[in-house]
Amino acid sequence: MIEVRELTKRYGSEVAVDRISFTVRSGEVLGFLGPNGAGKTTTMKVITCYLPPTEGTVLVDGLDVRHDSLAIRQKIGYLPENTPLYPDMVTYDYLEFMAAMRGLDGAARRRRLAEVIEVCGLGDVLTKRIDALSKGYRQRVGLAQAMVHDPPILILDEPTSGLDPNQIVEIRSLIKTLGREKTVILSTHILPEVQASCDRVLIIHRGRIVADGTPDELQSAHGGQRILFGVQAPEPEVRSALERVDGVRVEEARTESDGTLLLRLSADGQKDLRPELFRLVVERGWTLTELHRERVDLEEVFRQLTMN
Ligand SMILES: Nc1ncnc2c1ncn2[C@@H]1O[C@H](COP(=O)(O)OP(=O)(O)OP(=O)(O)O)[C@@H](O)[C@H]1O
Repeated sequence: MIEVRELTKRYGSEVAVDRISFTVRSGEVLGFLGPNGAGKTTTMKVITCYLPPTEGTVLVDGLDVRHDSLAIRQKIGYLPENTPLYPDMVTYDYLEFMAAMRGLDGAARRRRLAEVIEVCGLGDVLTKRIDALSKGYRQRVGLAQAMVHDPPILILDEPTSGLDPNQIVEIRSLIKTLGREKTVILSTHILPEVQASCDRVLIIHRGRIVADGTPDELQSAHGGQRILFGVQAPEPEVRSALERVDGVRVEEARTESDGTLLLRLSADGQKDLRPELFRLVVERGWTLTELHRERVDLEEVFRQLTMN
């Protein structure tokens, strides 16, 4: 549905996006993740035809952003980072105006307005001025205007930024509902957002893609595991035995007041090392007091990939 090939975007001499390639399949909800200044907004602006690419190709449903801007805009609903609304307009009038701008009129316009008002939960605020709405409602109005022409693709730039925790939950569940019918690209630097809403994640850093996969795949490929291992045994003996367990590193060791040795171990990959550690304890006749495994979460994967 969307194909980005070797896209580069420069602002003067500054390279904001550097030869990135990815595709978004129809019906997919893709999370576009990256620290501030990574190039997320720039990429979205090129896909939505607000900015031309410096180099490379972007195809939307087979149409090229360089040549088919109008046709592409009809297929895309865009919610920019700072939703541009007309603050002194009443909600319904604003949505009606946006629908008219999109070429809808008569019964079709009324029907479509009723649908987006229902989906976005705007029934209670239709007669209120936009500047009197809470940020969460303004964001819903932004989503409603992005969807008014019923585009198959939605591009949402940081849709929950500045919202309170309740509003965040509401907007996320709205995005999930929309994702059942539409192809969605969602940019964010909030990790739970990606885990809550996205089928697939692209991590972008300094204008380049550093990871591409499902949240689970990224955790498996780039994460590892941590094991909390507590035994009653002499530390040198434990350390030397652990050296023979493949892939395990001792990150931290301390002895508790009751003589228990508490070790924080790390290991690459996802193979569960607990059975092996348990066998070691039995073989050596040590007393086991703790054996707990944690997967490295997406947050840590993100930090590792975007640290420098
Ligand atoms: N209009 C512009 N003129 C010059 N440089 C720009 C312009 N817009 C963005 N940049 C630069 O391009 C780089 C990428 O910015 P972009 O806004 O795409 O990142 P982002 O990932 O969306 O960041 P954020 O999460 O902060 O919105 C940054 O270094 C930014 O300063």
